[in-house]
Amino acid sequence: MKPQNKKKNTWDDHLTRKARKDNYPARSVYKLEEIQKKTKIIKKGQNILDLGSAPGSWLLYASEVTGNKGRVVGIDLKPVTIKLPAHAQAYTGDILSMDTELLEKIGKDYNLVISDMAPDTTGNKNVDAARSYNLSEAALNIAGDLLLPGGNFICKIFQGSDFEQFLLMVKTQFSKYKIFKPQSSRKASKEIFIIGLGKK
Ligand SMILES: C[S@@+](CC[C@H](N)C(=O)[O-])C[C@H]1O[C@@H](n2cnc3c(N)ncnc32)[C@H](O)[C@@H]1O
Repeated sequence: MKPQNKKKNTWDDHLTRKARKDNYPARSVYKLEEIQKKTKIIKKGQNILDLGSAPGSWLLYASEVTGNKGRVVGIDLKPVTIKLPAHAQAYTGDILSMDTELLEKIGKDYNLVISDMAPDTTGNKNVDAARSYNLSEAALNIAGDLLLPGGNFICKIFQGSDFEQFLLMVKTQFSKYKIFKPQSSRKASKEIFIIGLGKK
């Protein structure tokens, strides 16, 4: 094994072990925690929609920050099997083709929409970035429909040729935006987080 890989794996293992110790099902929780520490975007009592929520670490973390006066709703192709507090619900569904029944269950008037959605990766950077762009665009459309005016948006995207186009769309819908690369992202990963603040 090359020394660089060994270093990367040690860091990954550390975060995976830490997640297990902290009772989260995935290390991705530390990305949202970093965003939260920097921006304080999640507030007590908020309604939050979490797109691509399985295995459930963002859902659990967000529901801890909102407390039980808030409501946190997750959607994913896969079921979330961890135990969630009563004010958090997870639904199974495809963001790219949500039916009326699912839309009725999730409701509207959200303060924050968060998306950590990721496509199945192929190893081809262009294909993976294009699939990630499709998911991010769908997340932005959902945010446009379901956020309250002034609401906020956090969205993961793999940087590719459509990245600037996505930024432009976020700028159109939100008063301000930030770009964030968490320390806890795998260094080789093309993922980056766009934060839209203040839905117009
Ligand atoms: C990185 S994981 C999310 C991890 C989650 N934030 C957590 O902390 O536990 C990405 C998720 O996006 C979901 N996903 C991908 N495409 C989707 C789609 N079209 N609709 C719903 N979920 C999707 C995948 O099933 C996967 O569970």
